[in-house]
Amino acid sequence: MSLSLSSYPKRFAILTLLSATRVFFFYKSRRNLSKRLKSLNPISQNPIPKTPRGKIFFISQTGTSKTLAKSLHSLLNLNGFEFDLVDPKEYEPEDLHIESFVVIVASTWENGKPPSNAGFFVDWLTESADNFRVGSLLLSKCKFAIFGVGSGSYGETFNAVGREGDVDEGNLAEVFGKWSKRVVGALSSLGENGGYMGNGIGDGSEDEAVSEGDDDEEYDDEFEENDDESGIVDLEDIAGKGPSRKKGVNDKLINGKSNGGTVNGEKAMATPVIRTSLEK
Ligand SMILES: Cc1cc2nc3c(=O)[nH]c(=O)nc-3n(C[C@H](O)[C@H](O)[C@H](O)COP(=O)(O)O)c2cc1C
Repeated sequence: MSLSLSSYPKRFAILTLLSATRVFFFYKSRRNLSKRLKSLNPISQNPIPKTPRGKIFFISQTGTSKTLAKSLHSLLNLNGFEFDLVDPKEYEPEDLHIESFVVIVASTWENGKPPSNAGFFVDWLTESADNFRVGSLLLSKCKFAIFGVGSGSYGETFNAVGREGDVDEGNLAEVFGKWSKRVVGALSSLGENGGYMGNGIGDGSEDEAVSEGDDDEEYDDEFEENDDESGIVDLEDIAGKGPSRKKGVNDKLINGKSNGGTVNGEKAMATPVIRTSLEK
């Protein structure tokens, strides 16, 4: 026995056999592990194949909200929902009326104001929303969800831009992760109800995971929908008449004079939009 094992060819053959067996079992265990990990994530197993594109805006000064928005972007794409990650400073708010799905991840900055990358965007929204004729129809075709990032230590201005996350609690990623899953769930149920497929506009049925302006419901259901059908102002008419970053569009007439895109030396916000609505 010892004679035969000590011969080099036989030793070599046994070692080779042992190595091959080890490689085989290692390969099998890796495959089992990856199968188990996949089964732990049922959402990503069945991605919904067809979705209209939505927009995720990040309103961020030092990158926290941007990082969260990026992770949500990956999660939504992984689950088959096509969204663009958008810096609001690169976006013309007058185009909001054509969006079907908007997610905003927004930090609050000094004195309860939004970070500078969204100054124009937020002012535009605020002024338009404050106008009783424009406000209710501004996002009438759009489902939207907002996650706010702020610090409780700022008291009254805590999360003035949007609610939900408190950096002081030390669990921002966890809170955002849970909220993100609820967004995926809301989108999935819209898809199941036929409200998300095709043109991406919900049919307004009660089955949809959307609410209609009730403050309490807004944070139960991730996607808010403005369903006001009163039709006082046609946003199709307003589009292109408001302030714009697109070349030439900002040069509007205010009180009959060209403003060069500014009012009193400052960039015009929603004033022309509101003016248009009031003149109708
Ligand atoms: C100068 C400064 C002012 C802030 N003001 C507020 C505030 O008024 N309300 C609030 O909720 N959080 C406030 N915060 C906290 C920020 O919202 C928090 O740090 C957040 O993570 C920043 O997100 P960002 O990196 O996306 O800009 C402030 C932070 C700084 C540094």
